[in-house]
Amino acid sequence: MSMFLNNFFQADTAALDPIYFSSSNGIPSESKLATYMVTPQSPEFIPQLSTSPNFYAPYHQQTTTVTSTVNGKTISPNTLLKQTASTQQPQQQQQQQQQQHLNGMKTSVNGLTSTSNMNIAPAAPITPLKTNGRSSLLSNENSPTNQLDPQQSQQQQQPQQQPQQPHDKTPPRMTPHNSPIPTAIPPGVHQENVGGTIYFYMTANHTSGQTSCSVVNSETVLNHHSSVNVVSGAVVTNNSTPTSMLYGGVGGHHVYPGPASNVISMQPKSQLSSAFFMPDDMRMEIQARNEIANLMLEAHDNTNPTNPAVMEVGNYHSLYPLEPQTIHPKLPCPSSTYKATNSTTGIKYCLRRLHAFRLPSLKCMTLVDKWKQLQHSNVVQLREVFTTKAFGDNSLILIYDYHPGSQTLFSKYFTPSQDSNGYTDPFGGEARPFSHKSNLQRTVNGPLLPESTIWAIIMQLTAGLRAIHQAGLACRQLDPTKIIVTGKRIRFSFLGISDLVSFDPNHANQLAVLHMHQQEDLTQLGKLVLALACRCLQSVQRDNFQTSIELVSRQYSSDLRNFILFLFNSAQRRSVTDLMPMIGARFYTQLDALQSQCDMQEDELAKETENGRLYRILIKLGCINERPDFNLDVTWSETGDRYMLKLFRDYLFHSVTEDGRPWLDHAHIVQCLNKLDAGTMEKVQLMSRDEQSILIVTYAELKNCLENAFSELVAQAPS
Ligand SMILES: Nc1ncnc2c1ncn2[C@@H]1O[C@H](COP(=O)(O)OP(=O)(O)OP(=O)(O)O)[C@@H](O)[C@H]1O
Repeated sequence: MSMFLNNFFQADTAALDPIYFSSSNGIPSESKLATYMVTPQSPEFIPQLSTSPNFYAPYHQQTTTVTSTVNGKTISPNTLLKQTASTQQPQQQQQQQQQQHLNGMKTSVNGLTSTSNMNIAPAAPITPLKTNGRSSLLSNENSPTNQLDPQQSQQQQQPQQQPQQPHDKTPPRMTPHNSPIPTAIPPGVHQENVGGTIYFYMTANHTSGQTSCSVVNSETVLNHHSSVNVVSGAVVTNNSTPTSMLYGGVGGHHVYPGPASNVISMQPKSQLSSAFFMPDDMRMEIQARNEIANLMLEAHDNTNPTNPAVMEVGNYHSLYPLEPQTIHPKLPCPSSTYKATNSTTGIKYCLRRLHAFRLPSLKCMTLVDKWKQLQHSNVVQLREVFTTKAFGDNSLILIYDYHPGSQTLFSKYFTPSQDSNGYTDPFGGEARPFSHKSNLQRTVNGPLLPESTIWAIIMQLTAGLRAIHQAGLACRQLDPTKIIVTGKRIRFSFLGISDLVSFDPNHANQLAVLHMHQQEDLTQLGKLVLALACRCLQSVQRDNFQTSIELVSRQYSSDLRNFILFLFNSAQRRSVTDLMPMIGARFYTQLDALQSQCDMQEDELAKETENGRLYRILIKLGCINERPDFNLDVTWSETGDRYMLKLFRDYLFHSVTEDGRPWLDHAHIVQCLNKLDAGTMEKVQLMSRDEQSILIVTYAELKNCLENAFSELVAQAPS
């Protein structure tokens, strides 16, 4: 993570580097969207030496290795710069071969005009790294101080020309550890503080007629990109000439900035992986739900038309039973529940079948329409109702939203846990084990629930019930087998079924019936809360009622007791809105918990957004790299623009340490992919596998290659 941050900061400081300043024509001096093929005979690839001893040491060693491999002798960078044309002659052939590889690239510049380039724009700092056992060079950002002060730079270079220790095994670094914060304003840069926000402007003689500034809150970044840059609402003046894109500026938009301070305390112990991925428990929960949602029956018997795995029910297929067939006491017919997939959209739904059931009257379809329109986070939405003969009878099918991994309130709180075999754990609950209080707090279904849990359920149930009643409907089946729990969410499920099975078209006053049902809902809610508080369904029976209320008085607050008593008082007319004041300030606690959860999930989403974006780039690279042939061209993925991508892929994934061990650094991969995606003007040095050539390319050029090559594939792909 610290590496990640270091790199990130250094990317910002690089923004002050004159290497990125435009030349007078508005194009970065070393880019002009050209690809520089630099062979050992064209020594322009030699970068300005870094001033960091740690940084320099391996670089120098590595540079020497590269040059000596080719020329058979050790040549200092200066010597290499002075190489004459005569030394280039014998190697022309090699160069031509390489040129064939690069066939199709936009420009290959050998013997580039480079003395001046070197002065104006010292190549990006380079640390050595090997690719596939061969040496390669990694580009990095120089510290601004180094590059902006030539004198200082020269002085600091002196010690670097000391001979390299032969056994120096300094591990390769992605970036030099320079100070991440620029300590001096570069010459030619004007600084202005407006209301606490610092703006940097290029003065006339440095901008060559261009002005550009950007401000990234407290982090100030000189930015010379023409079209983007609004960070945190900061004022940005863009200039019209495209110059360079800086990682700190443009690329910075793409980088997950780390967790927000308000969510750090909510996250589990921070691990390195948490910088890139969601917490384990969250991932496992999502994966478990996905796994459940993807469950399929094996279609052993394809010929059996009633085999749910192969049958089609209306527009739904791949039925998967969610429970064994049951006969619900309140329903006049057996019913079964399946997960089913919509044939048109592929979306999964919960399919409820009422066996051999005929609609009493088509008038009840008005109620169905009302239910279909009811949308609430504590209600499982009804989507569709139809009849079918697919099961060999006249079944009524109700299609609801599917919430994978749900269980009913009944199975969660009112059944002995499977492993307990009826034995109640004396250590369960809040009281001291085996104490008198503990005995009182235990039930056959587990320990009594904490009061906060009961209120959390109450708030969700009352929220759903309020929506139902306000829609002019009544729940009519407020029992724990018809309420589902998904994670912490409570939802009313299978709504509307009672309306259909007990619909009486001849009833004169439907409104009075509705009011009666709504009152009944409130009584049922009281019973459910009492049962939850006692963790026992029998507690609501008339004979047990008094004992149950006493238990509630002993174990819970008077608020909860009064809430239950209010709902049981059927003598008075009650309304669901009366319940809100009884919940009181607990509502705020619940709201706070929910909002905190949202904050955390949003932060995880921010991470995953970046992962998704990087994944898409990897897909593009993967489709291009090593492609056996394209348009009958077997060398397609090895030539032209694609050759650069191949070398970039090596640089990205196959780097090795000096002693040949794989160098695996997640931050390196993420950072490089981000730069590629942003198309920054930072340079990267790629080495051919035969170590004979080095390409200096900008990420912008690589991005261009990637887009072009991928577009070629897309153009030829069947639509
Ligand atoms: N919308 C839904 N999405 C996902 N699962 C659901 C949904 N509705 C119900 N379930 C699950 O389906 C299973 C079966 O529900 P169902 O109500 O049929 O069970 P039941 O207790 O056997 O009731 P009944 O006696 O009425 O059949 C339960 O585990 C429940 O959690």
